[in-house]
Amino acid sequence: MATGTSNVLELTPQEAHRSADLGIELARKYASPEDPRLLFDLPFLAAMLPERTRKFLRAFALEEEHGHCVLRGHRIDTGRIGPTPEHWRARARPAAEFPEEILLLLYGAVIGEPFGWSTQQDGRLVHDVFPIRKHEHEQLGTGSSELLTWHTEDAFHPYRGDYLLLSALRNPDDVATTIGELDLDALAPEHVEVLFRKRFHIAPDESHLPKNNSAGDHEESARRFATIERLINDREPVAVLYGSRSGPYMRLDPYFMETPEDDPQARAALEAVTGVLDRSLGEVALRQGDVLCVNNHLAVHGRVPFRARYDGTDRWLKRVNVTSDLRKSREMRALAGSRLIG
Ligand SMILES: NC(=[NH2+])NCCC[C@H](N)C(=O)O
Ligand SMILES: O=C(O)CCC(=O)C(=O)O
Ligand SMILES: [Fe+2]
Repeated sequence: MATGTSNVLELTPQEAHRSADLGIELARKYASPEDPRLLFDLPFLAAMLPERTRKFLRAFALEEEHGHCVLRGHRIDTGRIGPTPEHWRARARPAAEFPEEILLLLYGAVIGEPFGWSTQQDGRLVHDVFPIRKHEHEQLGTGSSELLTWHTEDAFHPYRGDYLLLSALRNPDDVATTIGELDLDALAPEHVEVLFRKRFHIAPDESHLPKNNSAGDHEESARRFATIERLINDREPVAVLYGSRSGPYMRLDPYFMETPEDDPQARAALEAVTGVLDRSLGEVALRQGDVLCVNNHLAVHGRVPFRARYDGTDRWLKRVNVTSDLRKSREMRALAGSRLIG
């Protein structure tokens, strides 16, 4: 991808067919998205993706010219995937949409390593994002009636993903995902200076709380959530901007952020960067068959409010977190080969 290249790749009908067939073929050979054989084989299997797809994703990851990109035109077999479920819990697995989940994992393997959280959706590697009735008013991907305020995915966590993949299985009302990227020139230098310092607190969002996961083994789940609780209680202040001074990375989720009472500069800087991102915020309404890839350092994202249907025709996305480096989270993974943090 040379400089100035578009961040949208429209699959040709042939590419779309090949990708869909690959997903279906692989879904027969593996047991689930967490099948250790599948995870081992991912990079070899990803080599079977259309060449343009692989090159587009790899350029997106390596060149960092864009904060997000979209691969458009995947074939979704609406009949096969069936109605949008009411909840991710207690569904038969592998699910009917296992081929689409595999495709998303393959994309993850082109740009890094897919991983999950033991504290999110019961440790699944591919998350469901559809409206859940009980979450209607919550600040969760599974909410609906409230604006999902923009955020860095899992901003509170030192081992948050480098990329976020979202695949639209359906989106009949064109409900938009919001995306914001930083215009550094719009920030005063003194604010930039403060934002590069560790003077900000970010609390875990609710998606990691026990109430939003199944009650499993008591001791085991207590241990896992204790880690999250530690992150709430012994909060280490963090920097909002990091990396290059001329093109910084960002880490923020203002809804869950605080600045120390005795640090008005930090508060002013956070307000300034929040305002700059608010003004930059754009909308991307994923169409059925779109896959969105967000660079979790360069872009923040959220979702506009919408009215859920709860009749099996609701908006339905699949979500995968991707890291460039599994090793950095080793202290929080049970085994070297485990892809679950927490
Ligand atoms: N500002 C926010 N609402 N942050 C939380 C984002 C939602 C969270 N990532 C989820 O999985 O549901
Ligand atoms: O629904 C969307 O478009 C985005 C959801 C999201 O940000 C999330 O689940 O973390
Ligand atoms: Fe998100």
